[in-house]
Amino acid sequence: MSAIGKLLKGQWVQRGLASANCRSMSSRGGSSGGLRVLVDMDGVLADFEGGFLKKFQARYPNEPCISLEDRRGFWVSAQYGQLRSDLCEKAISIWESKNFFIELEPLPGAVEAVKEMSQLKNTDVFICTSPIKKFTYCPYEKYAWVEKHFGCDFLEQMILTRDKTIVSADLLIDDRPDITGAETRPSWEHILFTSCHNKHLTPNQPIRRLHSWADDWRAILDSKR
Ligand SMILES: Cc1cn([C@H]2C[C@H](O)[C@@H](COP(=O)(O)O)O2)c(=O)[nH]c1=O
Ligand SMILES: [Mg+2]
Repeated sequence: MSAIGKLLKGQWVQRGLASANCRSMSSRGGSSGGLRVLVDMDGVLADFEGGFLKKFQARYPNEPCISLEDRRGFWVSAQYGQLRSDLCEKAISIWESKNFFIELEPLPGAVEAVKEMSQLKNTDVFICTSPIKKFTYCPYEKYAWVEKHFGCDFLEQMILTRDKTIVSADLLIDDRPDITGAETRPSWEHILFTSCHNKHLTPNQPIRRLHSWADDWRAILDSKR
């Protein structure tokens, strides 16, 4: 059976019922015409690195792993592949598995900060996230994660794209240091969200950082108004 067939027969029908209360008209949506902020999901709202390590150790208890302290570089798969070539595929198998994305814990203060941000006057907040190409679970679970932690109205604010450069905004808060794509001059200023994999990095270009959600994200927004 095709992947779409399985989805229609299985998880979408079953889980769709759980989201029945999300079918009605949303009170969100539209635009204030004010400051537009894109907030990344993995590594900014959801603890991808912590969730990955926990599940990798559980599934492969006899394999070596990389502590969060020793993480370097955005791609987990690349660093595991350098450790031993077959570990690259094993790493990928973790986030391709059912329930990986939905079970990620929110990063400290993330949900509270983004809820507060979205209540600010003249401020439009969108969650902008790149799904993996193996689409069986990831896109569905990203929506389910936002519904779980922010409520169904916030689903209006979701942008799933593998190219964030073509999305227009004032700010993009993202833990990936190199964000490239079809648009060579994106409209947003990239604010680098500090993560275990990028904290040692000195980027070639000057870039502002948000060190955590306890950091002064309000000042960064105000600097763009
Ligand atoms: C570390 C790592 C991540 N990915 C995937 C997982 C996510 O779907 C995206 C990252 O999305 P973001 O919007 O840039 O946060 O990339 C991967 O495929 N391989 C990796 O090593
Ligand atoms: Mg990210």
